Amino acid sequence: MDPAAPILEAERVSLRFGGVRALTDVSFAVRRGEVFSIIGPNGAGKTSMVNCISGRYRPTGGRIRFEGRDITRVPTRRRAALGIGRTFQNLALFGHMTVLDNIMVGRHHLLRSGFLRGMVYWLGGAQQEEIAHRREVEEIIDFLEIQHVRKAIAGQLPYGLRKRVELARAVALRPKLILLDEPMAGMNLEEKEDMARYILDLNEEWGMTVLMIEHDMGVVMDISHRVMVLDFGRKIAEGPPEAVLADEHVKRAYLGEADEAVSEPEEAVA
Ligand SMILES: Nc1ncnc2c1ncn2[C@@H]1O[C@H](COP(=O)(O)OP(=O)(O)OP(=O)(O)O)[C@@H](O)[C@H]1O
Repeated sequence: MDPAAPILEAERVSLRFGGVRALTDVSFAVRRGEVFSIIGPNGAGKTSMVNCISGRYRPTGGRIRFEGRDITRVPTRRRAALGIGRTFQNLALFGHMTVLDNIMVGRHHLLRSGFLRGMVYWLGGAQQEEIAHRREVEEIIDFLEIQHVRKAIAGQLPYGLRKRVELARAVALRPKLILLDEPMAGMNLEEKEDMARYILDLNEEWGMTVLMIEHDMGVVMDISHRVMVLDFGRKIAEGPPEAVLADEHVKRAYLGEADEAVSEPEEAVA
């Protein structure tokens, strides 16, 4: 495999929901080892793009390639097994389960032991596997500094910690590419700084390529190697963060959003 080849390529990806064009002919490539962010005003198509990559949505046009292989029609589960992990904009933890169990679920597909192997569990092999599996889960728990809540019920934790547990679950899959949908949303400054550090460590020390959607521009500027900007489902800019923010087209897209915010107050969230 050519190490310089992009890990992920989107080629003219389009997605429609009835009359709504969520994405129109979006092409980009993520290089192996980079932190690549997708930004853009609300409704620009960012989550739709990530959902097309994770397999949750099937594009109505275009192709997606992962490590050179066309995955456009590959089901979500297979994509996870190929090495694509994700977190969600709205937390998707099993609220009634412990932190530890949530992370174990993340590793489930990596366990070679199926049902039959489970029946002969005590004969040896699978037990060794389970021990190795647990060791790795503990490593992730240490890395994300959630030892103190490992036995806690996930749904009862404060929001910032739940976001960290969700990241742990995605990391447990040992993905080559991790998709993070607004990892900083709803966090205070200190929690954001911690999360930014975890993402950088995942990238630099654990070797994961990161594709992130994030609204916090400070974070995007700080930790992204490259940024792509979507507006009304189309790509309007791509490049290093400073160059993208200086782009007139991008400034207009964000100013338009600010104008709307002045004239249309945000709906109250229930
Ligand atoms: N499941 C769906 N059914 C119908 N329309 C959808 C669906 N998902 C997204 N859309 C529409 O597609 C467009 C892009 O939405 P998307 O959620 O991808 O934007 P976004 O950039 O992630 O927005 P935000 O920053 O607000 O999360 C919007 O017009 C949205 O209403």
